[in-house]
Formats: sequence, structure tokens, C-alpha cells
Amino acid sequence: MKRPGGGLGKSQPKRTKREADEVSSLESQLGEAAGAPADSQDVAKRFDDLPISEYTKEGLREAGFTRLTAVQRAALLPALCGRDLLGAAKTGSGKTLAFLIPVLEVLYRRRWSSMDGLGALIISPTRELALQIFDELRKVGKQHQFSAGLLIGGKQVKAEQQHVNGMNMLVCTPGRLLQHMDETPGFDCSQLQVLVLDEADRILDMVGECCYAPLLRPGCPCMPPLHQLQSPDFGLQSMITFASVWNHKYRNRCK
Ligand SMILES: Nc1ncnc2c1ncn2[C@@H]1O[C@H](COP(=O)(O)OP(=O)(O)OP(=O)(O)O)[C@@H](O)[C@H]1O
Repeated sequence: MKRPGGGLGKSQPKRTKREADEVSSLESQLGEAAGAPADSQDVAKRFDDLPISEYTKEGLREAGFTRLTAVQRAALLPALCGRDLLGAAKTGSGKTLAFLIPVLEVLYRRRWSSMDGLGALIISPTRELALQIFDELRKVGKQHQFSAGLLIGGKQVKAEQQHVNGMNMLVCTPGRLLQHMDETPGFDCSQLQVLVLDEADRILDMVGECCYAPLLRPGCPCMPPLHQLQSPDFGLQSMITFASVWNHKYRNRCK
């Protein structure tokens, strides 16, 4: 796990004028895209043509990603515009980048810093998947300054507790997340900007019928109910859920 403020990649100075200009330009491009009818939007085929930061583009280039997959073409622009997303696509179709890029970009545009706490929570059903997501996050987020942590079973919870409250992004499995909610003093998810459930159908099978509101456990003090997180008093901009199979059970539970 990275230390608070340690960043996903190299250390960088405070936000520069170039970054501030880039954020306003991105906000205006995304504002236009959000206002345009969906069928009139020209969907980018290459990452370089997307309205995303140079840091993310550089991370993608370094990792060898140039062209969007079909699920990325369908999901990225709406998610970048801050819309909630409910998607299903088969294994290996590139869902991970379809949610990691919006996570990085929402925090970047909101000028999230090490002082702002937990801004993005990505929940995955298994350790192996969580680890894969974390590895991909480290690659594409390399140029950003955010701190990121991986919370999965099989490690000493005490060691994680020393750093978890300083993380901007967490990739976790449901059981370990619940453990931190129960046992880590000051663990706070109330400032979340983006919430991602990968393989949401499997997560819901694991945690039962309590669904997303309040995510994993009704009445949990460190995680306000979803409707509150989405109110103007809180900042949740988007919730992204993906499954590898689309079925009625998944759709009904996500309502
Ligand atoms: N645009 C892209 N160009 C090239 N390779 C890509 C692209 N997007 C994703 N990949 C690669 O394709 C592989 C599968 O992607 P990913 O793990 O995101 O799929 P997934 O749909 O999440 O599958 P799973 O359900 O198994 O997690 C990964 O190795 C990933 O790095």
C-alpha cells in the first residue's frame, strides 16, 4: 500500500497554472458533451482524443494503451461527464479502464489532494481481481499525485490501519472493507466522489440483499446512505457498476 501523500507515481509540485487551465478546458468540453444528444456524439476511438488529462493520457501511453475497446467507447464519455453507469460486458473486454479513467479524472478535475481524504472507492469481489485493478491503477495513474491503497484479506489489518485514513483511492474486497469500517478509528467514506462496484452481481451475492444504500451495511456511521452521498451536502458525482453478465437479478438489485 502506498503511504498517504506518497502518490501513485513520481512526486510532483502543487497544481500548476497548466493544470488549472487544463481542468477548465476539460470542464468546458465535458459540459458540451453532456449537453449534446447521445446519438450525435462523436465517440473517440483513441485515448488521445478523449477529454482527459495529460497525466492520464501519458499513463495510458506508457502502459501501451492506444485504442478504446467497445465497452470503453460506450462507457467512458458518460462516466467522464459524471453520469451514473450500469454496465455489463464479458470478461476481458476492458471494463477496468472504463472505470479507472473516470475515477482518476473526477478526482483530478475536483483538484483532490492528500488533505481531502478518501475520494474513490472501488470494490471488487475477489483478492485476485482487486490486485489486478490495483496494478492497472498504478500504471495508468502513474503521473497523478493521488495516494492509493489495496485492502484485501490475507494481510495484517493493523499494518493497513496506519495508512488507510490518508488514502485518496481504495481498491478493496467487501469483507476487508467491512472490517475497516468496524475496526479502524476515523475511517471515513463520507467524502466519496466516485464509487465503483466491479463484478457487482458477485458482490451483491456476497453481501446479501442490502444493495447499495447504504452500500454494504445499513446505518454504518462511516458510510452515509447513498441518497445522502448524492445530495449537495456531499460530493458523490458518480456511481459506476459493472457485471460480466447481464441478467434480471443484477438489474433489479441495482435499482
Ligand atoms: N484499450 C485497450 N487496449 C489494449 N488492451 C486493453 C485495453 N483495455 C484493456 N486492455 C487489456 O485487456 C485485458 C482485459 O482487460 P480487463 O481486465 O479490464 O477486462 P475486464 O472486462 O475487466 O475483465 P475481467 O472481468 O476478467 O476483469 C487486460 O490485460 C487489459 O490490460
